[in-house]
Amino acid sequence: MSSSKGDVASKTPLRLGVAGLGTVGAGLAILLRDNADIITKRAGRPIEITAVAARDKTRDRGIDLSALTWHSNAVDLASDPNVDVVVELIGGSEGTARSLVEAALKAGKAVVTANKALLAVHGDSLARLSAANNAPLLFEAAVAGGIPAIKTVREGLAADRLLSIGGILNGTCNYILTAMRETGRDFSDVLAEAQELGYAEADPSTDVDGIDAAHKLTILASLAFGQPVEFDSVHVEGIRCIGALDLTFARTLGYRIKLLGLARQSERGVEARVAPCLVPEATPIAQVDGVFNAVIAEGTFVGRLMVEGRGAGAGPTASAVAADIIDIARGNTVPVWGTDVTTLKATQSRPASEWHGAFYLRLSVADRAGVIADITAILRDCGVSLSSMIQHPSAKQEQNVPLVLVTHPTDESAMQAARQRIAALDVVSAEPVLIRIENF
Ligand SMILES: NC(=O)C1=CN([C@@H]2O[C@H](COP(=O)(O)OP(=O)(O)OC[C@H]3O[C@@H](n4cnc5c(N)ncnc54)[C@H](O)[C@@H]3O)[C@@H](O)[C@H]2O)C=CC1
Ligand SMILES: N[C@@H](CC=O)C(=O)O
Ligand code: NA
Repeated sequence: MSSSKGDVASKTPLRLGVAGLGTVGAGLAILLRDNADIITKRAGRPIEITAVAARDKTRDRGIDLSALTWHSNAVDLASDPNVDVVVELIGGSEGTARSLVEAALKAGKAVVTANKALLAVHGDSLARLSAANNAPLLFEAAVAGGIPAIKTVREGLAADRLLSIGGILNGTCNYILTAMRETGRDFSDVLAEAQELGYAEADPSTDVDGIDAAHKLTILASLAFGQPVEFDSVHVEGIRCIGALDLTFARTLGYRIKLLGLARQSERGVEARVAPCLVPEATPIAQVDGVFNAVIAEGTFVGRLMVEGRGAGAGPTASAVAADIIDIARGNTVPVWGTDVTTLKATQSRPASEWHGAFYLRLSVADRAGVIADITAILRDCGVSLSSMIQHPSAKQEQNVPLVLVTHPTDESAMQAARQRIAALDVVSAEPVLIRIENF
């Protein structure tokens, strides 16, 4: 006989200890309250927060949590006898977040976290700790916020051999690039708005310098290729170099600019890279705007697939955290990287300099005779073939004009050599902006 709603509601609750009551922590408390009926039904028992650790007890979080047990040291949640599951929502790869997660796993408690930095940097040792103590470690919210990205790769694609994984992995950067393109607003102005909306990390340079996307790519690649990928092996570029001019030129050329994370596997190892890219305007990934993320995977049997949704913010992220908690209540857990830890071995990484593709190069050059000849001579010497060129005298700044070159597919090493020699010309007045073109 199936249980009625009344039966499950009277079962022993699964008790949570939540560390960090910021955007995601407060969002989780509100979601657990507002959706308590469906969550209880789906989890088969009530889920309730019994203890918390946060810095400010008096802050208005949109929900009254004053009656709960408050720990001044978050690590104490790991030994609190009234806590079954530790939920870590502080952030950062070191300090309290790491100590708490390690202490909870050692105590045999299940852990749910949204912390991509922690998983990207210490994923291997945490997987071993989780296995040794038979304590599940779930982290759906760590990649692409509300998109079930981890589940898609680890469970949905468990049977396939994945060749590549990646996508738009940072909501803050996508929000900034979209707003700059649509409204012409300033970078710093839009970043402040993303911070207010709760999208950005505590230190937003983690977002705009590509590090957060690299954390997420490391996690996705580790899941996709079944072994932990070294975070330090990921090539990382952020979006600070992208100016309003690039967004305009990209549009003229039929592209949009997106911060992409991409990891590919070959016999020679895994190549993982985060960088702004031009993507053709008509492709699905070019249409993913604002705070939305998209994860793209390609497997030998499944082919290519893309999942899209909100990548940041209280609601979407809390939804992913709560889904992990329901999985724990259901007893539905899997090893951290989807395979037994005894099968894990270090991944060989391939340098990003082996990339091959087309490039966009924006220069600021003196408006005088012979400049283009000097530049094209360097490209010829480096074996880089030009596909098109745009010069915009109307965008003239003092004595300089922007000049955009688009190349045919070429080796990254050849393009980087050309860029360096062009940058050294005295007619080139600012650091060239070099953006890869990805054809999805
Ligand atoms: N905000 C978002 O959209 C998303 C965030 N995440 C991740 O979720 C985690 C939390 O992020 P947010 O809620 O946005 O950050 P937040 O900065 O809004 O909240 C973190 C909270 O932890 C508190 N805290 C710091 N040190 C503490 C300590 N030692 N003990 C107790 N509390 C402490 C802070 O006072 C703050 O209220 C991070 O790992 C972040 O990367 C993941 C996906 C999306
Ligand atoms: N700062 C992150 C939050 C979610 O992971 C982002 O902007 O994507
Ligand atoms: Na997710």
